Amino acid sequence: MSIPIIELEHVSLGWRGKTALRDVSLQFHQGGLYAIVGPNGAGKSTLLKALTTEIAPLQGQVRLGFNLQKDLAFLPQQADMDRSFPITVYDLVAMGAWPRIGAWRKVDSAEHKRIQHALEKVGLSGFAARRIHTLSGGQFQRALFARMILQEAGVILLDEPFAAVDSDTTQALLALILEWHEQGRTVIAVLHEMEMVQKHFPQCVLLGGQLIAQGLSTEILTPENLHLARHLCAGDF
Ligand SMILES: Nc1ncnc2c1ncn2[C@@H]1O[C@H](COP(=O)(O)OP(=O)(O)OP(=O)(O)O)[C@@H](O)[C@H]1O
Repeated sequence: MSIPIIELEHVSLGWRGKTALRDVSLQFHQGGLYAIVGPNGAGKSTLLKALTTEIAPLQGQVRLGFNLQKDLAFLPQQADMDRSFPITVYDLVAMGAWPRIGAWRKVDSAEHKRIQHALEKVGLSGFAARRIHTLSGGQFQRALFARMILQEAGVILLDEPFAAVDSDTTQALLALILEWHEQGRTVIAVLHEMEMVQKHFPQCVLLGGQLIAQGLSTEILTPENLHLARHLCAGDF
């Protein structure tokens, strides 16, 4: 875990000229399993959007040591996703292969097998022909994880992957995240589930409109640090 794959140097981020996250310097290392935590409005999603380059820093530098097109998988918050378009679960999952096979090319039999395997893995074997707007929130999240299986990205960014999913789905998706980590991928997830962070996410970044602490989850999630984060951005976890 020694090569920094993402580096932020004195980065400030914001929206319409208003700063949401001030002067953050930190590194994410290749193969690390990171949780980003903090109260509502702390700047967690804003940070992820800077890592995808959806937003540019107001100040400072973000350095990415991977290929954005081929090696990044990003799961936005479900609330930010439009799923009214009439595609099937199969097509959604197949999109994960696009960086490899090219958009709109028909999948070959090897890709077809991989799609079926991914659907099995997330417990959606019988759902291939379903239109995505007919899925529950948890089923849709499972389908998005199946798409990420197809992507085979080295860097995986997840924004609140367990929001609005039941405990069975949470366990299934957590198992996949842990598997990706074991395979040596870098996983960075915005999470509100503090017990899960303490138990399963070795590394943690605590935000509160600025960087409050970064390091081992077991060490930095102290009552004092959590209080400071709450105090600085007047939000709740
Ligand atoms: N698209 C946007 N346009 C304008 N302001 C935004 C936008 N997205 C976020 N903000 C503002 O940036 C600040 C940080 O928001 P962000 O969504 O990053 O917080 P968060 O830590 O992810 O919170 P939550 O846990 O509630 O999702 C907030 O003040 C928010 O209002």
